[in-house]
Amino acid sequence: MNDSILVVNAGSSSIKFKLYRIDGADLAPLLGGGMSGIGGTPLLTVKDGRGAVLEERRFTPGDVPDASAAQHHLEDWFAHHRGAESIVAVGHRVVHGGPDFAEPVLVDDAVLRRLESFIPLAPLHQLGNLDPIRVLRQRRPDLPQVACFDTAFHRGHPELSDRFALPRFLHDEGVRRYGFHGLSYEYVAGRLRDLAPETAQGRVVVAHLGSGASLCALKGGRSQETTMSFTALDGVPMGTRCGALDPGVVLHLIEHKGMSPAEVGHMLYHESGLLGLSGLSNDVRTLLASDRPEAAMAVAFFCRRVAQAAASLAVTLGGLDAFVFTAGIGENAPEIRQRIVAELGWAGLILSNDANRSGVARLDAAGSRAQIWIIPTDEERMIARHTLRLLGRAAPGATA
Ligand SMILES: Nc1ncnc2c1ncn2[C@@H]1O[C@H](COP(=O)(O)OP(=O)(O)O)[C@@H](O)[C@H]1O
Ligand SMILES: CC(=O)OP(=O)(O)O
Ligand SMILES: [Mg+2]
Repeated sequence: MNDSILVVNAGSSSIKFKLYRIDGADLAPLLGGGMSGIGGTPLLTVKDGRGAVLEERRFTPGDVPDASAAQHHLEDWFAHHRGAESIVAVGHRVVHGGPDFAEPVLVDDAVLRRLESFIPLAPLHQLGNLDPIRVLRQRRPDLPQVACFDTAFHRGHPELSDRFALPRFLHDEGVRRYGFHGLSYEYVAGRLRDLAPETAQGRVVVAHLGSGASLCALKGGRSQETTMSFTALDGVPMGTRCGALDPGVVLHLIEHKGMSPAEVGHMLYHESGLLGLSGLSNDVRTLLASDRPEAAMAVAFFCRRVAQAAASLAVTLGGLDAFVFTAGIGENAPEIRQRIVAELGWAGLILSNDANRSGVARLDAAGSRAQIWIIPTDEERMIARHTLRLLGRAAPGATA
């Protein structure tokens, strides 16, 4: 049986996993799935490499109160099924690597303690990311575990991109623009290098539009600036997160509306964004299907802010050679792509409406001043590659 790498992408309400067989210079997906509805209506799903369902099991909420419990159930599943004994390492997505971690790292006790200190910086993600690492250290102490960070890809930023206009001591204490979705941007930058090497050397803005959303400016494939900053709240509006906000609003809510910091945090992370704007849903599909004016306004707001962010990042890059859409909305919502590119029409971007609706990768029409692409992201594969590399095994080629 071939060796395999397990990739775990854990959040507060779901754990996704993917198992890859190490196949020479290739990583072949063997199994994928996870536990959704943690703390709500938990559902364990496992599919094979072709997407056929192997397991679908519901649990009661009490059985799966948190990510640790979910990881125990996944481990139990692996223990009873073929394949688990061949796992040689586990790679984890960890959202926050703070100022220290510019690369993936093998987890030991000291690393784990350091990563725990970043929980307040990413309350929606970090705790859930670390729980499965603890469970696996307990159940399989000899298995190497690698933490791959959403922040690491942005650690080479020029200083101008990493600062807030706040007193200097705060930057030194770690209050800086870290940036997120780095595993996604790293994967997309690599794909663009494969698909269009010359373009990848140029000035590229990638829009990662999923349940969390951000944009990143790449020059020569390296991150120069990104819209999320100290936390995953900043930048463009998201499903339920507000995006950039006048800090005076936060002061107002606390000082004049008597809200506690925890209540404000809950509002900004869970009740804002598309959900807050529309009063209807955090899901772009629902908003596009609705005839309510609030839904249309939320969509228009989202597209305007994404286009504004792209323009702002083009300033950092000194121009724009290519614009790339990725993640759930970016890959699957032609209407959103069309509206964002229309907002950038003044900069000479022209979308081919046929290409936009036909599932091809290259979307710009003749005469467009910049290329336009869809590049599906694959954070899990990026994590698997990093994990192999840290194991000292032959790293599969960039296209693996
Ligand atoms: N066909 C579609 N049209 C519009 N939006 C879509 C479509 N499919 C998925 N989405 C959006 O993608 C989002 C999820 O993106 P994804 O990148 O999978 O997020 P995550 O992995 O962070 O949960 C959902 O909020 C949903 O609104
Ligand atoms: C960092 C972040 O926002 O991640 P996600 O998009 O998975 O919520
Ligand atoms: Mg995501």
